[in-house]
Amino acid sequence: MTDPILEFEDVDIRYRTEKGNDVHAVNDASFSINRHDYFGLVGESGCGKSTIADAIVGGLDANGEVTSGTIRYKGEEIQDYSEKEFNQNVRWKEISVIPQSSMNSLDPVMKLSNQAVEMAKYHTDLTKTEAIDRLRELFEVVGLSESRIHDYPHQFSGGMQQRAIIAFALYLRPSLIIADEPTTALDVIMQDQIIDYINGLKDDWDISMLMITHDISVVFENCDSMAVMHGGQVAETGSVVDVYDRPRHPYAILLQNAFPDVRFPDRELAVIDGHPPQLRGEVDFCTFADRCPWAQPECREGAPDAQAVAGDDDHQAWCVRADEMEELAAEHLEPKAEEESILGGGE
Ligand SMILES: Nc1ncnc2c1ncn2[C@@H]1O[C@H](COP(=O)(O)OP(=O)(O)OP(=O)(O)O)[C@@H](O)[C@H]1O
Repeated sequence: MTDPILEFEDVDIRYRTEKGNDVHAVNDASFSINRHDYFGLVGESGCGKSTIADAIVGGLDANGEVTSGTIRYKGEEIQDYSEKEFNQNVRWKEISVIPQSSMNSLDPVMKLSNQAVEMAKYHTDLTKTEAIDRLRELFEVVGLSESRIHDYPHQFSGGMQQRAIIAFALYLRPSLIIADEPTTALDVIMQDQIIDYINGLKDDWDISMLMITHDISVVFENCDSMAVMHGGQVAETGSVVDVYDRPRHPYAILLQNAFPDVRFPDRELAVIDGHPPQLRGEVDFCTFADRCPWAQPECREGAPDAQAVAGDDDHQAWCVRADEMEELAAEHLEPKAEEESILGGGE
């Protein structure tokens, strides 16, 4: 039985612009994250991932707005919450964010211990000593020496700062953590370490995770379920097993061949030709149509509806040809069957 912690239902998000040529950044997006699940949101730059993350915590830019649809957190509609309601009821306490870079989220002129005390003062009844002790415990969780809790952020390397951010993200014991490209600013070794820390939390903490990335293999290796986005639309959603073994949206199919896969070290990485469209004005077409090898005229005559893949409502593809894709894309889908799976978290 599904037990959603966060539900996106037919959500549209717009950014107003001075010229009146609004950016329709997210269009009719639907997906749902179950309690205790790690959920991956994947897609290329500009497809709307951060906009979705910002909307969840009420952090859209001033010109951004959820113009229709519903965002439910633990069953409660939050899309129309005021700034005050988000601060009191949602941010940090319920949902915390690990941002792309720690630069903007740690106060550079305040010791980390004092930042913890401030956070505790605003949100909890902890004494100063208890507040610092809690940070000490969390430093241990993320592999930082507790002797560093009185340091300033600039005394830490990038990877250490990112781990400190994870400690702060856990500080108020939230139910959902949003990790928005949490390793982009780090070198490859640090990236692996941070992903390992995030992944390790799953065993010890009762949390759900929304992991945002452009790298589909990160999602396959670390998540339970996922959504693939393209050009402001959700293309496909389902368990990682479903999307990995039976992708049915052309973009999800081609994306798998565009990233390195340990099963096929010699495989040439495919390039997905073309660019996503500018999202100005009404998006009443499939935004992948111009790049899709299997597009037909009807793909440009209306935004696609969700199709349940093989009758499974938990696996959906927003493609008018979803039920033909197994046949149409056979050459892209074929090699998997005989090889070992790279799935990590979802099994
Ligand atoms: N404040 C804004 N005003 C106008 N357009 C915006 C604003 N913020 C974002 N956009 C546009 O909205 C679209 C979605 O942007 P968003 O940052 O959500 O994408 P993304 O998938 O998170 O990209 P990235 O991976 O590069 O962070 C893009 O076309 C972007 O240019």
